Amino acid sequence: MAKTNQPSIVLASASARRKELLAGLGLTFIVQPSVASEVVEEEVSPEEYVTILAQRKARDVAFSLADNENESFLVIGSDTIVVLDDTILGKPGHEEEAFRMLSSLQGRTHTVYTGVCIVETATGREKSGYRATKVTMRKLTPDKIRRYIATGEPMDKAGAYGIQGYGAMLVSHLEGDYFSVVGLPVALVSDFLEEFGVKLL
Ligand SMILES: Cc1cn([C@H]2C[C@H](O)[C@@H](COP(=O)(O)OP(=O)(O)OP(=O)(O)O)O2)c(=O)[nH]c1=O
Repeated sequence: MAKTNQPSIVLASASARRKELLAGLGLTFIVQPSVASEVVEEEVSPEEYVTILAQRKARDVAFSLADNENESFLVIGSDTIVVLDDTILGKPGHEEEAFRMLSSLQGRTHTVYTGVCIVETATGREKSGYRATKVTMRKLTPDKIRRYIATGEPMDKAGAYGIQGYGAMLVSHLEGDYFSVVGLPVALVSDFLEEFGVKLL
């Protein structure tokens, strides 16, 4: 249900999953994907990596809204990566890369990091944070991996899988926030929104 007397909420994302998860909080919001670069040049930790990109996406869209002097927006940016050992896996560029990613993930435990940043355009105030979730993947044969890739599901997803889809069949165990793996740590976002004065419950 839409709430009244609240700042306009903007989701700075092209991800259908993030849109669905945010809509689950009963909020009315606008979607305006960020066009900011997703390249991080510096050597940073996974926590810093997702926080930097979430901030970049939220700030990029906040900047584009800055002309609306009479209206304040709360802009939400987010970024998800999969980390196996010390390697960051983003979205696969092609099917062979998806195959390599899934071959390295199968039978092992990796960590999914999702960063979130909310920028309030009227004040420039920001809140950022991240969630880390451990996911254990079942052992998969090369044939099974090929058949999973043939579903088309892996190509726009970090680590080349989607836990919310066919990928659910690849996962044996999860420790942490499921929603963060899908792309948005909903509870953390709700905490931040409440700190900005948005009434959710
Ligand atoms: C691990 C995992 C990732 N993902 C998705 C979430 C993100 O959409 C994507 C990681 O890419 P991101 O760069 O975080 O996001 P995006 O490019 O899809 O959208 P935007 O930058 O506009 O917000 O991987 C799943 O949907 N399920 C999963 O299980």
